[in-house]
Amino acid sequence: MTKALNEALERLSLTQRQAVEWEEGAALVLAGPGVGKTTVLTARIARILESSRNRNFRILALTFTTKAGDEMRSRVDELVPGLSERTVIGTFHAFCAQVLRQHGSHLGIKPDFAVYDQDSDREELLKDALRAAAEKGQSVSSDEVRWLRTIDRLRSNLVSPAKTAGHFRDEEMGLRASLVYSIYEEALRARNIMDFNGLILDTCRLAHQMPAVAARIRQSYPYWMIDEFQDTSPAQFRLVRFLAGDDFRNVFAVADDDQIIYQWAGASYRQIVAFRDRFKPELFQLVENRRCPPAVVQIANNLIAFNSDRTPGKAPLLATKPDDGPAIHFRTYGTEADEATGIAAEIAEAGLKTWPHTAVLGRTRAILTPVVEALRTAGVKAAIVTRRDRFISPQFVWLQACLDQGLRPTDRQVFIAMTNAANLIAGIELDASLLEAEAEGAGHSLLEHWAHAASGLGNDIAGKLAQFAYRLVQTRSSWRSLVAEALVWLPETAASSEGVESDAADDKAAWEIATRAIRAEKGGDPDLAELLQGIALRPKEPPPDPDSVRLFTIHSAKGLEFEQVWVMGMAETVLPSWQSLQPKASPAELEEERRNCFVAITRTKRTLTLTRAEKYRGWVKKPSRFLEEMKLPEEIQR
Ligand SMILES: Nc1ncnc2c1ncn2[C@@H]1O[C@H](COP(=O)(O)OP(=O)(O)OP(=O)(O)O)[C@@H](O)[C@H]1O
Repeated sequence: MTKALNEALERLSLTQRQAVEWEEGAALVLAGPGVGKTTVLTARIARILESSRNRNFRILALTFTTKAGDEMRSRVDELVPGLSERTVIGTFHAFCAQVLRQHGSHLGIKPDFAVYDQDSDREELLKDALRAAAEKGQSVSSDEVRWLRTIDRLRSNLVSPAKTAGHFRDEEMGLRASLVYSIYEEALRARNIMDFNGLILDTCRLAHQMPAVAARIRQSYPYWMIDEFQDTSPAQFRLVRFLAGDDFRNVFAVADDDQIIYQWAGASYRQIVAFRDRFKPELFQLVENRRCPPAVVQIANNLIAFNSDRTPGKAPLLATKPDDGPAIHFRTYGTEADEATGIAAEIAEAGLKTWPHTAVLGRTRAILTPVVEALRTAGVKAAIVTRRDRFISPQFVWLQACLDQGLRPTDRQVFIAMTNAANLIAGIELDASLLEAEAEGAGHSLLEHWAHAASGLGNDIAGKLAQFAYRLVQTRSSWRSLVAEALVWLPETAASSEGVESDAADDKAAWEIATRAIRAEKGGDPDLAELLQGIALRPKEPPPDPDSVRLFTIHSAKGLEFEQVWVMGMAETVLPSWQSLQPKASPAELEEERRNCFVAITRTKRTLTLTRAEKYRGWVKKPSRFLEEMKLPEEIQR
């Protein structure tokens, strides 16, 4: 056994150890924040890998976010270096993409499918398909693109076009929705495109229609782990059930029903109940909180006890850290502007060394914006951490689109995106529709024709872009060296225009992080289709500045921990939100707000500062009811 794994196992509590050593059969680790769920999951993966060195099965670990998956893989790598290649750790979507690459041909899916991650692209695709259907005499029009949201909802509930009509009270509407839905599915299939819902839906179809594929998956991956089970959607849980078939039980899930903050996306504690009904798991309850000071554990327990939508019999958290002096502070300010400058002044005063370990959490991004500005004014490096789902510099939008075009030469949407990005980079004005018409006449592929047009402009940068495109068209297999070269010269094309440089540099860092992770996920070099699918499925954020204070919405802080945590906006209609307090809101909405607050305060390792303003946007706001429910110790109230 490696020294690192041995030490990690030694550190575990008795219950943690029992969970890590759990061998066969279903298990559910039900536990609150900071009790070591991630620690248990990674130690269990490492332990199984270590004890099966001479075997060749792989472990499947499904996570809610790519970040959580990457983090888990790097922790496993530290515990058992070199063995993490025998794992598939990633999101449900990434796993489904892999299954569909390998087995999707049974459903007519080609392995080099593209993943459309932008709504605007999907809308264009549907509009195009509707127009084409109308030309062929079907009674539809491109306005019916408005059905896309409904279609998304149907797809996320695994409803097929054939079953769609039955989901509508109005028969006429049901038939319309079903028709547009079929056109959308045909367009996706004809162009070899997947959307996010489709990845789950088609893998479910595959498991259902081809039981042998599901059996093969069970054989290749005899151990399944699911992180943050409480956040899985009903469709994801159905996928697990389909893949498991009648007899497979080796599913190890970790969950916390008090941290469900995606109720609106279908997450529910009932899913945990359904898991228990279906898999009859051994239950491990972890209660010893290893992260937060005792005072924070106490107020977190007080707060969450007000929720009723919880697994019955759930034990409260137990503090294990020593009481190290005052851990909770509370501040009241006059207005939100005072709140922002007040927070900034205290963080500035605490000094440079504390900044990388300090996080400011707010219910929404809007409430964080004045704080990030105030911090910068106070001379503190600060940034709001956001998930970026697309590249923002034309350079990397172009690179992604150009490679996509190389793979799928007839994709019009990609061609338009590629042409427009190149126009921005080189300051040229090529017209995608015109080029498209010309290409057809000349018998060229779109990319080839674009390269021809761009190279004839006498523009150096356009010439370089065209050179890349030509070489890609001529020898697609050279894409690796082409990309390696482009990562050097492409960001330089941003250098002249002010402000763009940092976007391209950020995107370059994001590209490199994504490609490293895709390689680790695969355990080897991806082919072009795998690279592009992986890029579409991943966030495109540069790494955080190590010297800066980070600001998060509560949702994006989930799973993280910081020495100093500030939770701002502790006022009625801010946290809890205005929507949750409306007379027509269901009690479940207020419970979700309470869980948001619970997640926020339990990120704390050392000190927690709760703040509120008396007025927001000129309106007097009462203190958040959650302050009262937390039962803050007397001396803290100010
Ligand atoms: N047995 C242990 N002894 C000491 N520290 C531990 C132990 N188990 C976990 N920890 C530490 O406690 C903290 C919380 O652990 P971890 O992140 O695994 O919790 P979690 O249950 O996944 O939390 P959350 O649900 O809030 O994301 C981490 O800093 C981890 O290193």
